[in-house]
Amino acid sequence: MSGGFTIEGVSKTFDGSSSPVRALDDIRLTVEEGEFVVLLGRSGCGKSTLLEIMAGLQNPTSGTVHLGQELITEPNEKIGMVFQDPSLYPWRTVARNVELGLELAGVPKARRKTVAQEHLELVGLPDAGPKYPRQLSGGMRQRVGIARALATEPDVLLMDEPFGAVDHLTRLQLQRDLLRLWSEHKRTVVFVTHDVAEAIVLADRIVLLTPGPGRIARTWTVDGERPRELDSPELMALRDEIYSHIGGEPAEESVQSTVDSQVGL
Ligand SMILES: Nc1ncnc2c1ncn2[C@@H]1O[C@H](COP(=O)(O)OP(=O)(O)OP(=O)(O)O)[C@@H](O)[C@H]1O
Repeated sequence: MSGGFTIEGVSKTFDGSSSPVRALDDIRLTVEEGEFVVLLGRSGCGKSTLLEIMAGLQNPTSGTVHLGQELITEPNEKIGMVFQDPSLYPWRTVARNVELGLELAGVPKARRKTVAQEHLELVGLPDAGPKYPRQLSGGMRQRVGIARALATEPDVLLMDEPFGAVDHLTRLQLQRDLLRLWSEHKRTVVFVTHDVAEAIVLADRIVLLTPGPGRIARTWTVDGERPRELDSPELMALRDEIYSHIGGEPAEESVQSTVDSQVGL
């Protein structure tokens, strides 16, 4: 295994159309190997920017990211990425979409097929291989995106609002599935969401970012076995505390998802 992340003094300023945008300011964070960390915050607080810097897809204006001893400045095979839109190639079968990273890594065809099938089984889609993406539901496509990211066996999975575009019941199912995969394989996961309930259900540790410029406002360690009961007194108190730090009223969809999650879990 490659060790955890060490993020030291990471700042990022974009050239905005009228004035510079300070997306991140002096982010300092360590993520332990095997830890499940959720980056939580409202739109525009720099969550995606931070995740992309951790993935080596963007470089910081200043500061450094290390995975173990390795300085991250470009994409790395030890790091897998899952986005909100899985961006599957419509002309390739599901299996051949999952094989993509293996192809780039030069893995022979027979081995690619075996590994793709194993990973489709892992995400609960054993029969999807010969199908095309258009034949799958949004939730199934997102599972394929996860299978594709896991197929190259990265040590770390970086996930940017991966369940943001699926319906609510599917989202709850995908959360449960992700926790199962994580507990079986114990990869390091850094997961971006703006949904407080999702953060509480998933995280070992929640890192709250606030905007203007993006900074770490607070972190919380979440105790308790999974699956978690969101209506337990401890987790209700944590939810209220997080909202008090986010400031203002919870966004409509967050309230709804919290309620749904309480019902669903
Ligand atoms: N390429 C870019 N050029 C200019 N500004 C950018 C660029 N990418 C991000 N920003 C700005 O940086 C800030 C942080 O953006 P980022 O997408 O990281 O936030 P976020 O918390 O992930 O938001 P969301 O939840 O809406 O995806 C925002 O003000 C955004 O407009």
